[in-house]
Amino acid sequence: MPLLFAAALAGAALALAGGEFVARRMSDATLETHLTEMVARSDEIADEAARMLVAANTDMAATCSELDLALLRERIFVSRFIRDVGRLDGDRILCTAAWGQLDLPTPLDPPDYEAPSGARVWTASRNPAARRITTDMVSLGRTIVFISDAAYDFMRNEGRLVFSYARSTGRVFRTGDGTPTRSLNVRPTAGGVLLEGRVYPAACSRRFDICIAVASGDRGMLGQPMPVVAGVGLLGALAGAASALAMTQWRRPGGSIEHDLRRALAAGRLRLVYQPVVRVRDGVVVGAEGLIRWDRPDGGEIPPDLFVPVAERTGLSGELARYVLIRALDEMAPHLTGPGDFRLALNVTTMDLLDPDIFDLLETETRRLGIAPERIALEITERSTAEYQQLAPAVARYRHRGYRIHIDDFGTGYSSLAHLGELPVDAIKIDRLFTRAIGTGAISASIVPQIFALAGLLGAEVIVEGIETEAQACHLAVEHPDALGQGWFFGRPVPARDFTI
Ligand SMILES: Nc1nc2c(ncn2[C@@H]2O[C@@H]3COP(=O)(O)O[C@H]4[C@@H](O)[C@H](n5cnc6c(=O)[nH]c(N)nc65)O[C@@H]4COP(=O)(O)O[C@H]3[C@H]2O)c(=O)[nH]1
Repeated sequence: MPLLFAAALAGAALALAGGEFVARRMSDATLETHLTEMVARSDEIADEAARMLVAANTDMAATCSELDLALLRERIFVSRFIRDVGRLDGDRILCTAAWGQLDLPTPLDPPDYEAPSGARVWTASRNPAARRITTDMVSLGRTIVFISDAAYDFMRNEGRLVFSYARSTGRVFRTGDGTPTRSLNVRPTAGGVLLEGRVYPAACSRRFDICIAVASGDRGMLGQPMPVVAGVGLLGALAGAASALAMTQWRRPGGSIEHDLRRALAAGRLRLVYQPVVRVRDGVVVGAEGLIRWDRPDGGEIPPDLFVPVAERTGLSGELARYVLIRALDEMAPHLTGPGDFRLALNVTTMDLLDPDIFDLLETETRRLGIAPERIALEITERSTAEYQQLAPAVARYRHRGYRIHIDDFGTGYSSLAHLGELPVDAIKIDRLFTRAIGTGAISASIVPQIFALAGLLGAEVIVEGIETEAQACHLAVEHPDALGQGWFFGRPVPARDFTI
């Protein structure tokens, strides 16, 4: 209890001190420039959405026909901020470029905001066609666009509150820290806008009904209205107490996923499974991807999507990567040293790739086992390539030694195309989001062939992920005979002992 109390006090003090520091950080002049820059960025996003809506509304192809979907795919392929575009029948989504024709028209919730132009806006909503993705959506007429969540990174990395709102209604659209905005409204006042008793300097777009406001430093945190100071202090106290609780929990055996993961790694309880990678035209197995598995004592599995991010957050990523490297190379050595050029792909995080110890370990292990570096591929997600300047030297070092670098989940990030040329890679893996759309639209004119064309220019192979049906496999075999593929249709991930070539 005393620990909790002390942590809460320390948290409150830290939050207030931090608030004071951040609040005083910027002078009015820099603040104004900064606001103008943020408005310009928000304009770019709105502009791209508006242009895409207007252009897509004038497409002549029948709604959701093959040609229509193909044209929509071309549009998202060249856009910076739009992740997907779809067709509506009233309040229901019929099809989208990424998902093709939906099995059932998907209803939309009532919009958060309707612009005078007739555009309707949904902020930070679950994408109705792919609920794991959070997105802003804007519709006009029969078209709806889905904005990449990463487009708003500029509001997030501020260290102080930034939010956007509609000039006409004062309705808050989005906050940089993810605070729910449903009931937030601002009122114009001298020096900016008033939100919950506090004045925020703001700047508005000249073209769209959008303004951006940001917490300024002019009055300092302790000069703010009492409820705000008390709120920040209370939040800090809660955060302090929560951290103390979390630390207690962490120390309690079996108390946290991080603790359990650490123990499972130390005890060698994680295992690997291998999914075949095949040449699509004849189904010949050319390699495998190693995927980590963590079994629960009750027989279930903890999905890697859950514990890999925990490993990354808690500094266990390197340990996990070392574990995977040692075990996977050892288990697959018979295939990797045999005739032919069977290859093994392993997932690594950006941190792992930048860690020289991982490089050294890979060198030691491949030498020990007699595996040629060309047989090993490291896969990094497309999203991480946004840090390409930092990654480039490490990627070059691996490739120079002969190891292969693959870009995973291609199509789900947002920096992709611009940076690909600057980060040479050996293969691009098309995310299964796009594979699902294969055969549902006019694929000959869609995004998939364009990725192939781009890969051809860059001299990279293409691996298509998530092939589940014969139709998808046949389509690829005909259209892209050199493609490599991976998916349940060709084979589920299995332990090394059950893996056959
Ligand atoms: N619906 C569908 N899914 C298919 C199909 N074929 C394969 N999959 C699944 O798709 C995922 C492909 O791996 P990923 O994109 O690298 O995505 C991986 C990867 O990002 C991460 N991960 C897995 N193993 C490791 C690892 O050893 N280290 C690191 N850092 N991350 C890993 O966790 C993610 C999820 O892994 P898994 O759950 O094993 O999920 C795997 C695989 O089981 C298909 O036809 N249909």
